[in-house]
Amino acid sequence: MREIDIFDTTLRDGEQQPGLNLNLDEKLEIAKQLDRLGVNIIEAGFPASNEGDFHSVQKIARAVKNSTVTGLSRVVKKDIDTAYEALKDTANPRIHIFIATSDIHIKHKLLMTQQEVLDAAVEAVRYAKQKFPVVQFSAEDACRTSWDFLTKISSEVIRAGVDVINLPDTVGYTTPNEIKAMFQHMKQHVHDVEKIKLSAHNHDDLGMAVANSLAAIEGGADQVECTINGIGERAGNASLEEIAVALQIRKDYYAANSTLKLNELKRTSNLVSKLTGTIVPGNKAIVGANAFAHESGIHQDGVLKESTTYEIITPELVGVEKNSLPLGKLSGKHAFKTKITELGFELEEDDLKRVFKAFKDLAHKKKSVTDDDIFALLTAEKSGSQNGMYELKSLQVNVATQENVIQTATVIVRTPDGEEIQEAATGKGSVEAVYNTLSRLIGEPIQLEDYRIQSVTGGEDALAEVVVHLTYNDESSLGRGTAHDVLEASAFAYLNAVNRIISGNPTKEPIEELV
Ligand SMILES: CC(=O)SCCNC(=O)CCNC(=O)[C@H](O)C(C)(C)COP(=O)(O)OP(=O)(O)OC[C@H]1O[C@@H](n2cnc3c(N)ncnc32)[C@H](O)[C@@H]1OP(=O)(O)O
Ligand SMILES: CC(C)C(=O)C(=O)O
Ligand SMILES: [Mg+2]
Repeated sequence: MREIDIFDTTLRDGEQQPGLNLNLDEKLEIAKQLDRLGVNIIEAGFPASNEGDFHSVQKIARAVKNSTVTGLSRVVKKDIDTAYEALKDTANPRIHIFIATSDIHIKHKLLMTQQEVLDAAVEAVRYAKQKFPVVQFSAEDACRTSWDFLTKISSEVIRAGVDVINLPDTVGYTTPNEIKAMFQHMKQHVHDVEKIKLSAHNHDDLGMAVANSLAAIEGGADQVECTINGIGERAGNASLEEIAVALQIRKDYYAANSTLKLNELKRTSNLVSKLTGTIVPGNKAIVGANAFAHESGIHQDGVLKESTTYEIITPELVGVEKNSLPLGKLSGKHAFKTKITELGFELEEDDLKRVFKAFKDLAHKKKSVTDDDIFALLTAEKSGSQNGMYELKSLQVNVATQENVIQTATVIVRTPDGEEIQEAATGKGSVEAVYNTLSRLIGEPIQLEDYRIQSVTGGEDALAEVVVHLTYNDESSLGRGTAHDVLEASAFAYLNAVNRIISGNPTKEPIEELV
């Protein structure tokens, strides 16, 4: 099994993400976490680029215990000297020197010739080697560089003493087959290539950064450069967590692995997301909120029976506590039953069917059904609002917003005799209109003593829970109703209280205990 070095560049290339700006303390916090994660190399910044980078690289170099710390440098003596000042206090310093090698960059950006680029690279490596035990050279835009020139410059910098050669896909242009072939070519044709390590550094412009990194490993790369959550310039860099977990899960295929503590991945991702203000999409592999969530019934059933049916990665492997089976409109009875058992309820088969139907109705109206929603449905079921002698069949309310305009409610209920009756009444407010109509339908004086409402969960699609206290036939009771709609919940609560009295089972707890 080959051991692949993980070179993290979250603090250098990651920080090149437009709009991203980490302060010194934040960089230090991330560096310590990267050290804990066990990355082999931390690229802490570009010391010559500005004073802030110099100080943060220096501080990180002094603080980090296990990882190698490196800093970026152009093929310029001043850059190399500055990098040395920043890195000299770390146990195992490395300098990372780069210059572009593609014709496009040489001609249009550097305004140099190939020979000048070659000479500058060799001279810089030679100079750096006098100061640093490990020198890495990057041929920027390697994947758009002719293989002949890439082979030539690589052989020359090896002769000058380089230890690691990085072949970046700077603009995210290459494909897995191409990059694999490029690494194989370099392994075969670069002089003394066996004395050094080859590295891959891929960008995600065409969404292939991770696939290209893995293909480079297949082609012979010994090191991959990547960032946490894939942050970085433009579309970002290859995502560290995706590469590391792909190697672990498919080590049978790659015959290679990293030495990272994978169970630190989730924490590292959270920290970088928080400190950089870059939100991780829910569907992001490994660290997205949905990476271990199963919502559709067939998947939930499979996972409940045997998690490997739909999970190739255990959540614990990457530091996620456990998988989740969120309930939604596509969920099935197996997962629903598991959830209600978790919530401490036991239901007979008939009751289960009825509550499951109520849950499905709710799930079609609400984006996500939370544990609190399920609890509310179950406690509504227990409180008998659906089993009562009066049952709400339909409710329609005309609401007007102008002052002095009364509201009208039209209600159909099924009576204890099984008859469906309809009535309409008005009120100063819509709840009062509903209650006046219900009172007429039931046909007895009913006194509303108290009315409370709260939302079960947050958000605009939250369930409403209404608790009422009313007196009917000289008996008083509390009643509770839960529904997506406030007026429907109000009607349920009212009928629930009446039903409790009719069935000789009034509830007299203080209303606060029910709210
Ligand atoms: C692929 C990558 O990610 S490379 C790293 C990119 N990161 C950054 O650029 C962030 C930090 N950069 C900076 O702070 C600044 O660009 C600095 C301090 C490095 C340079 O700033 P300035 O002197 O103002 O130059 P500016 O950025 O406008 O232009 C870059 C210059 O460096 C030259 N250059 C580019 N790469 C290299 C290199 N590897 N070695 C030597 N010179 C280089 C360019 O040709 C240009 O030279 P010119 O001024 O003679 O035309
Ligand atoms: C400096 C180099 C390694 C780089 O970031 C790139 O080419 O993308
Ligand atoms: Mg880059």
